[in-house]
Amino acid sequence: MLLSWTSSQVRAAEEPLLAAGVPLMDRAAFALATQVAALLRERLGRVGGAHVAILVGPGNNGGDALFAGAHLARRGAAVRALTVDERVHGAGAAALRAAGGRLVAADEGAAWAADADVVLDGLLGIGATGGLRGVAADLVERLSVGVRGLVVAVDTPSGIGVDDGALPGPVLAADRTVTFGAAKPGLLLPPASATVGQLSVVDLGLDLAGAPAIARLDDADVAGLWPVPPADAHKYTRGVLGVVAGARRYPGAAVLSTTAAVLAGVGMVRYLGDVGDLVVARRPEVVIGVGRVQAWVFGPGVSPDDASQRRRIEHAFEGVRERGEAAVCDAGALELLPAHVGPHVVLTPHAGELARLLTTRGEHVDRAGVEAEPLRWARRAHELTGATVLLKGPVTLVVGAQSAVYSQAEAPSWLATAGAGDVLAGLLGALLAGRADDIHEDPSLAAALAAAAALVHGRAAHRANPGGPVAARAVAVALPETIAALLADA
Ligand SMILES: NC(=O)C1=CN([C@@H]2O[C@H](COP(=O)(O)OP(=O)(O)OC[C@H]3O[C@@H](n4cnc5c(N)ncnc54)[C@H](OP(=O)(O)O)[C@@H]3O)[C@@H](O)[C@H]2O)[C@@H](O)CC1
Ligand SMILES: Nc1ncnc2c1ncn2[C@@H]1O[C@H](COP(=O)(O)OP(=O)(O)O)[C@@H](O)[C@H]1O
Ligand SMILES: [K+]
Repeated sequence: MLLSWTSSQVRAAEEPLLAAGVPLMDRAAFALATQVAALLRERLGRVGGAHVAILVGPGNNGGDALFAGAHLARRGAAVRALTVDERVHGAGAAALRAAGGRLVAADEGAAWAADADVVLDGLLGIGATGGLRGVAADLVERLSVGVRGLVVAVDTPSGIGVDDGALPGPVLAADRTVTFGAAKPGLLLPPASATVGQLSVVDLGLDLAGAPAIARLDDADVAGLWPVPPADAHKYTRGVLGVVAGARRYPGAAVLSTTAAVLAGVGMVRYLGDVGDLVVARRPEVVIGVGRVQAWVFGPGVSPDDASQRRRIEHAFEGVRERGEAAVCDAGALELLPAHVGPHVVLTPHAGELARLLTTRGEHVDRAGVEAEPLRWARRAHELTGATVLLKGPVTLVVGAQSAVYSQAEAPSWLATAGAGDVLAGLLGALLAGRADDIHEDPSLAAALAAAAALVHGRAAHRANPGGPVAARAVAVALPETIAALLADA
């Protein structure tokens, strides 16, 4: 699991080590230089003679970059440091000069940086207050037009909202971010997370206290959460999922959500709705009609003005309230959500649907507003409804009970295709049904399961056709192998 910690948590953890004389900056800079050297060898076959540009801000972030530049210069790289402020980390600048590197003013070095093999962005790290300003902002705007080489961000892409993932000003998008001590929330949160590239965390031996801000599950975590049937399982102990989905107008959503549930592995799927014939023709495993269930999927392909589906969902919500059955509330069912539910109900809106839901509950926000501050609005929806909220998008965020926040970024952009959300709803429903007893005991588990579903959804999209287009049905079809691979590697 990748955990992230706020800048103040990281600073508090650094303090005792710095007081004890532990050379944290040396460690950070050495690890950074090692990674950059490996990149250069990969790209050019050598470090010697490579052109390395360093963007140097006034604080310790600039210091890290300068010391790393000194290491690279000692290995024969041509290093130029572009300064944006009169203040420059003194020891770092001296080290770079001693190693044969040069310090130049930003406007003097910008063209050289645009053509360098690697650009190290050390303008700002966890000391950022607001977006980049002044000369630093001008330099980044100029380089954002295009640089030839790889951009490596030092600790964070400079100028992101380190704790909230905001983009308050220009940011040079990185190919890699080498972060120190621990990941920071802004590296995992949209919209800033889109500027991070590949993330690596350098262990500085920090003893981080308090709860981590944001978590990202990995494959092993998901394998640990998966309801693997014990040897004596039967279909009812594995969980029965009720699916209220689809309509004559949107029959596909019923097929996709039930298919995903069956292929994700559940004891039984019961379908309620008007297109049962089609569902059974496509998925003969599905049982039509009412009966006991452990969990529900409501809403794919349901319009709230469809009186019969509306009745079924409202009736089923009584079971959710009275018996604590877990539920996925998607698409059309979001408008039928009772005033307040518990975290065993997982809402799965995209940004537009979340904006609509919040608007009906008195908030003034539109789709663009949600996309600009997705964590803020997902949190607000959790507060207002009591539900676990899974907000779909390029990065999927989950906000659940007990301050749980997950950020999953496995999905390839090819997954942005009609019906992909229906597959996610069915897959998540299967997980909730399979762990219904555990959710009953601890409803906050629903958030981890929702994050697990997002990870598997993204992995299945990739497995269906690595690097190319995928249809939603293909994502569902890839689920059994995706899950087996996760379990085998665990
Ligand atoms: N502690 C340690 O030992 C370790 C720390 N480490 C490293 O230190 C980094 C944190 O260093 P830091 O605290 O010096 O802050 P940093 O990110 O360089 O920025 C502060 C400077 O930027 C300025 N500034 C602020 N906002 C601005 C803006 N919007 N636009 C323009 N300028 C702005 C601000 O100016 P001021 O506001 O004072 O005028 C101030 O001078 C951390 O990310 C990691 O890389 C690692 O080596 C591990 C060990
Ligand atoms: N740019 C993107 N990159 C990766 N995944 C995406 C992107 N855009 C959307 N997704 C994912 O694709 C799915 C789309 O779901 P949704 O919008 O509900 O589609 P539908 O309602 O047609 O089924 C979600 O799981 C979402 O997280
Ligand atoms: K930086």
